[in-house]
Amino acid sequence: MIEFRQVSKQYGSRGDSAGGSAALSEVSLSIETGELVYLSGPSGAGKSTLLKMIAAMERPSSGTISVNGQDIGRLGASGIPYLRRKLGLMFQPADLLNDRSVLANVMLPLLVTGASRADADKRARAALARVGLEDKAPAAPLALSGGEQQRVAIARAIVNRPQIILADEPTANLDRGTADKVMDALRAFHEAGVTCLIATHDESILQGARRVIRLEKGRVVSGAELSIGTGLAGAMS
Ligand SMILES: Nc1ncnc2c1ncn2[C@@H]1O[C@H](COP(=O)(O)OP(=O)(O)OP(=O)(O)O)[C@@H](O)[C@H]1O
Repeated sequence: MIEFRQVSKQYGSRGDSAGGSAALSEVSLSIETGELVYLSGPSGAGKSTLLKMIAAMERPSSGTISVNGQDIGRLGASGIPYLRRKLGLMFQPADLLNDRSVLANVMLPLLVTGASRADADKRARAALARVGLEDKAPAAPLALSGGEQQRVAIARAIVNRPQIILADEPTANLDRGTADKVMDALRAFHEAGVTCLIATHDESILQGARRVIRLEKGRVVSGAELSIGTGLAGAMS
């Protein structure tokens, strides 16, 4: 479960609200384990800021954020890798390392957390298979289409079997058919019990969505309340 209580974020200040406008203002919301939730709102509304705070890439200026009961505002430097191991992050569209193969990109999160090369190789190939790209393992990322690169980014985000996927504009710059494939891959993880929080401007994705949290100028204007009956029990561990 992800919970924000009265969270505000002011860039460039240390909790004092005197200077600049707030990127987020008193945001309170709960996301149940296993939910698929979209974040929408105009450019600058605070969507990326909200996602980054869940990953402790940005700290709240005030308020508290908890992930599975853990107050992440209180995490010390040693607790952050432990938090990130629960998370699959897709922050910039296709920020893949172009001097390495697709397989090497997907192996990376495993190698940095101490997996053996053989184990990382096996699990990275399995993750690529889940997004339908096992045959692209030896390719260079730049030899792939935009949608394929996004699916490699999904494989990299899920290779550690995260409990929560945070995706910022995963379909940006993709045509409709390719965007649909990327979304199908993300929905499949939701169906397997992974909590998914996806920021998007894509109205066609939002139309069919069960729960959308709308932000405007740093405030939640709708969707903060828990939707009834959407939580899937038993997140992947
Ligand atoms: N590192 C930063 N330093 C200062 N201000 C920032 C920083 N990152 C974001 N902001 C400001 O915080 C506000 C919210 O930005 P954020 O990127 O969270 O919005 P967004 O809804 O994700 O926008 P977009 O849809 O354009 O990606 C904006 O006013 C932005 O200019």
